This record gives sequence, C-alpha cells and structure tokens, in this order.
Amino acid sequence: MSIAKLQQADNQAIAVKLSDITYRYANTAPTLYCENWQVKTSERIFLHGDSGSGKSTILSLLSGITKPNSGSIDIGTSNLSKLSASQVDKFRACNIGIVFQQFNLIPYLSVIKNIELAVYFAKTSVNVRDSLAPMLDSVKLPTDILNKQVAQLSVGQKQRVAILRALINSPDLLLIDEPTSALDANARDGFMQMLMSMEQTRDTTMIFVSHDQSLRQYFTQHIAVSDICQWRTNSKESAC
Ligand SMILES: Nc1ncnc2c1ncn2[C@@H]1O[C@H](COP(=O)(O)OP(=O)(O)OP(=O)(O)O)[C@@H](O)[C@H]1O
Repeated sequence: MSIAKLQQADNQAIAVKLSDITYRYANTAPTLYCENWQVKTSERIFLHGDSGSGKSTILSLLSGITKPNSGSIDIGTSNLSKLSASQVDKFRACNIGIVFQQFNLIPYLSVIKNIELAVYFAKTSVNVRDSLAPMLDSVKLPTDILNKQVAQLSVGQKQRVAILRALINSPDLLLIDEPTSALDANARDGFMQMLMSMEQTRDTTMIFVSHDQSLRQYFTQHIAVSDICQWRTNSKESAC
C-alpha cells in the first residue's frame, strides 16, 4: 500500500494536509488549533518552535499516533480520520518513517531485530540485510553492529539506527523529531550532512522538527509552529 498522491490545482501533489484540527490532551488543558496546512510532495520542511510549542504533538497527529478531537488529516489521498485504529497502524508502518526524539528502539533487542520489526509490521518483502548493506555505509556504521544489543550503543549510534529503521521500508513521508538534541555541535553537523546526503537520491517528503535554529541551513523551507497551529484556552471552562 503506497501513498497515492493528492493532486493540487497547480498539479503538484500534496503529501500532507491538515484541515481544521483541534486537539487537547485533557479536558482542562488548552486546545491546539491548526486550520489549514499543506505540504507538497518531496518538500523538506524545517518546523521550528520553542519548547512546549507543540512540535512533537503535530508530528504525533501527522503519524496517526494521536487522533485529533476534530478535523481531518490527509497523507497523500488517505484520510487518517476515516481509517480504523488498525488501518492507521498498517498505513503508518507502510508509508511513514518516524525518528522519535528518544529514538524508541527496543533496548534488549539487537540492531537487526529492531529494524526487522519495522519490515514485519509493514509486511513488505524487503530483504533487510541486503537493503541495509549500502545504508550502513552511508551512516558510517560497521556491519557487525547489526548483531549488537541496542542497549550497548552510544547515543550517536542509536540515532543512526533509528534513521535506518525509519528508511528501511522506503517511506514516502519522513517525520523526524529533534534527533540531534543529545549531540555536540560536531556530531550534530555530521548527522545532518549524513541525513541530507542519504535523502538526496530519494523523493521523500520530510518534516524535521527542532528548536535549534542552527539547523535551518539544511532546509529550504522554514515554518514556525505558531504559523500553522495555536494553543487556546477555552474561555468558558477557564472562567471558574
Ligand atoms: N501527554 C501529555 N499530556 C498532557 N500534556 C501534554 C502531553 N504531551 C505534551 N503536552 C503538552 O502539550 C504542549 C506541547 O508539547 P509538545 O511536546 O508537543 O511540545 P514540543 O514543542 O515538542 O516541546 P519540546 O521542544 O520540549 O520537545 C506542552 O504544553 C506540553 O506540556
């Protein structure tokens, strides 16, 4: 199941579309409103905002991990709001690569088992070892790391494994959440150069979130969270 492309009037396909979204974590919490936001296919977006502005929440909504209270989210021609929970899980596994802030690797499993799980959930016929061979080279990891337990890896190595897991099914959409926050400046720049060179030959749409403005240089499009979504407190509920 690959993402069918939504065509726009100017004939450029839409990869992501948010329409009239509202979301809140609990009844008393402020509500996040996102009226309308579209990302075209193959765009590489740097989505920035202060800590707490909602970057991770937006990625969670886009990936279908979090369901909005109202509104709709289209990824290609698939409206996530119309899919059942299990259909969303399947859709995500097949079409969306995600690099989480804390990587979300399973620490007691080996590197290869972590990556194989992504292929298992997508039910694709990817041969993991064959596909990984050139990718390992690109991220400068040795082949023997595949059999190491994730718990034994450095932060930088975990970050690269998280990228490999996100890319193994050749997703159309890549969502990346602050992957460089635990790295020093040299490691951060090395990681960004590696990510961009891996993506040079792919047609992936990428949404990369960070509060670190020094990463802007790697992207041609920069969008502030506050330009697409706002947190508002419901005045009736807060009155008493
Ligand atoms: N599970 C949760 N329950 C309640 N509130 C939450 C939860 N997760 C996030 N929030 C709140 O939602 C708002 C946005 O959080 P979010 O994690 O999306 O911000 P962020 O921009 O990614 O922050 P950071 O840069 O620090 O990771 C914050 O006010 C946060 O406290």
